[in-house]
Amino acid sequence: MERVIGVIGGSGVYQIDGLEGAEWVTVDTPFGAPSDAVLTGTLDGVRMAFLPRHGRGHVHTPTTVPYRANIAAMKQLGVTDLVAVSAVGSLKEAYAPGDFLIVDQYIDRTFAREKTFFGPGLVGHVSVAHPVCSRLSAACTQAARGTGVTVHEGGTYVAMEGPQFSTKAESELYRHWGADVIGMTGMPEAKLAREAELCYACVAMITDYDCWHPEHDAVDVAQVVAVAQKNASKARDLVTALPALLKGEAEACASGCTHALDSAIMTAPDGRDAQMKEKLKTIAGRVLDL
Ligand SMILES: CSC[C@H]1O[C@H](OP(=O)(O)O)[C@H](O)[C@@H]1O
Ligand SMILES: Nc1ncnc2[nH]cnc12
Repeated sequence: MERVIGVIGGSGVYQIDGLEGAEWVTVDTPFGAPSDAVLTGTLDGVRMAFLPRHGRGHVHTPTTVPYRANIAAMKQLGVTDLVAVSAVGSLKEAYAPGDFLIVDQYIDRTFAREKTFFGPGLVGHVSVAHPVCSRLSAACTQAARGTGVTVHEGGTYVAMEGPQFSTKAESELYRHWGADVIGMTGMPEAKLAREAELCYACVAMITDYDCWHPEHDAVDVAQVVAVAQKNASKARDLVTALPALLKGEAEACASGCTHALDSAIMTAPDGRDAQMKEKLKTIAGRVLDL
């Protein structure tokens, strides 16, 4: 299968540079329109697809980002490897603003979002015990190190609903839980990527110390934007380095990402809703009796 690298850019990362044959394409999905058109092209001979999570001009709130449509659009474009870039607050002294952290676990505290492609008439349950692809995460670590930023390999991302930042008590609670960074968009994006059998990794760009740090002011947007803009070029350099690291055909993922649906569908074949099956054709067609 041809490898196609998808990138979802977060706050401060609304485009990538250097794509050959760059073109913004409009994609429609059975789950609605994605956040924006998708920038497609090739880099080092590898097809790329870039989507700004909040749309150009930052128009979607963390709650209204069309997560399902975004993942479905990537799947429809043939993406095999999906890298998410996200601005996050740090919950630990050692993780400083300006550093990058490659996420390997999540705590999902979001509550006002569509979190699954499945539904009545077609019920499915995937495992997210290991929510990211270890191979793609390792490539992101290597690419990030090449940009000269300080990179932390592995860490737990708390996904909060937002859009307000945390209270100090919440921030302390998450620290007590042992979480490393906090953001508003990591979930359900990672869960949906797993349902879509995409290899997924998350590059968290640390922009602030949230509000727990006694020697730093509580986070505000100006601070996030200033650090995110400073780091955006590093994030773009990281993305540019990925094709060389991932070159070659996409194979069955050793972490199991590409087979997440093997035993996930609960609804008996004769009980499956025809419309739901049609709707899920791109996401789950591999395991549906279509
Ligand atoms: C601009 S501050 C809060 C905002 O930034 C992060 O977005 P993203 O993950 O898309 O980089 C955070 O999750 C909030 O949505
Ligand atoms: N402190 C913080 N909390 C939630 N989302 C963020 N995005 C960037 N910094 C954040």
